Amino acid sequence: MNNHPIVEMDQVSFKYEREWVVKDVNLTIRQGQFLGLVGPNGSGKSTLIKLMLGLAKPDRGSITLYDRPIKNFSNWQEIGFVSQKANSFNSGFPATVLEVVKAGLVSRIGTFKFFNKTHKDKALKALRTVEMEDYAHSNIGELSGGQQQRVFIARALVSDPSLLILDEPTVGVDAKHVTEFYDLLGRLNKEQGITLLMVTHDIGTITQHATHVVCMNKTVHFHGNTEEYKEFNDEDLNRLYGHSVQQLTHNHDHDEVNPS
Ligand SMILES: Nc1ncnc2c1ncn2[C@@H]1O[C@H](COP(=O)(O)OP(=O)(O)OP(=O)(O)O)[C@@H](O)[C@H]1O
Repeated sequence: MNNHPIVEMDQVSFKYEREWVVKDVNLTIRQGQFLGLVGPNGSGKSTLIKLMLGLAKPDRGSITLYDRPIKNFSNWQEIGFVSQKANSFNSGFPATVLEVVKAGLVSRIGTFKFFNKTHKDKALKALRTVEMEDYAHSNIGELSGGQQQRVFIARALVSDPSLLILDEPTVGVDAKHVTEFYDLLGRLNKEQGITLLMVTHDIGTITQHATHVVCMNKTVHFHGNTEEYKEFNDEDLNRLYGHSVQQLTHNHDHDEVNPS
C-alpha cells in the first residue's frame, strides 16, 4: 500500500549521558518515499537511525515500525541498513564479494546453518541489481570504495527489504561514481518500490534525487518535499539549522558510529 506509514516516531528523545542528542522528534516515513536526512555534524542523525533500528532505546517517546510498537517488531528483514564506512575493507580481507552478500542472509537462516543454492541465487540476484555480478568471485578488498559500497547495498538487499537505510553511503566514493550511485538508488526507489532513508551532508545532490528532505539538529527543523526545500535560501537554512550552512555542504571523513 503506497504512502502507508512504515516508520513513525512520536516525541522521541534520547541522551547518551546527560545531554539530549535527539529531542522531541516527530517523524513519519511513508512507503515509496526517498528521504534525505541532513543536519550539521553531531546533530543526531546517526543516533536517530540507531533508534529506528532498535540499537538504542528512546528515553522518551515512542517508535512504531510497520504498525507495530518497536518492542513487538520482529520482521527485521524488512529493513536493510548500510552503515557509514561499510566500504573500508583493506586489500587483504579474506572474503569474496559473493560471501559478503550471502552474509546478509545470516539473520534469516541462523548462524550455524549452511548456505544452499537458493541463498547463492538470491545473493547473485542482489549483485545483479547493483550491477556487480561480474565481481562475485573477486576479493572484496580489491574493489574500489564505490564498488564496495554497491556490494554492501547488495548485502542489505538480499533479504528483500522494503525499507533501506543508508548512513552517509557516498563517503569514500569518488565524485565520478556518485552520480551512478544516486542513479542506482533512484532505480531501487522507483522501479522496485523500496523506501529509502539516506543520511548525507551533500545537500545539493540529495535534493536532486530525493522526494523528501528532513533537516535536523537534535530536533526536526524541517520535513517536507524536495520542492518546498529548494525554496529556502541560505539565510532560511541558517535559521533552520541554527548553524552555518557551510557546515552542511562539505564532505567529511570521520569515525563510524558503532551501535552500542
Ligand atoms: N556512543 C556514544 N556515546 C556518547 N556520545 C555519543 C555516542 N555516539 C554519538 N555521541 C554524541 O551524540 C551526538 C550526536 O551524534 P551523531 O553521531 O548521532 O550525530 P550525526 O548527526 O550523525 O553526526 P555526523 O554528521 O558527524 O556523523 C554527538 O555529540 C556525538 O558526539
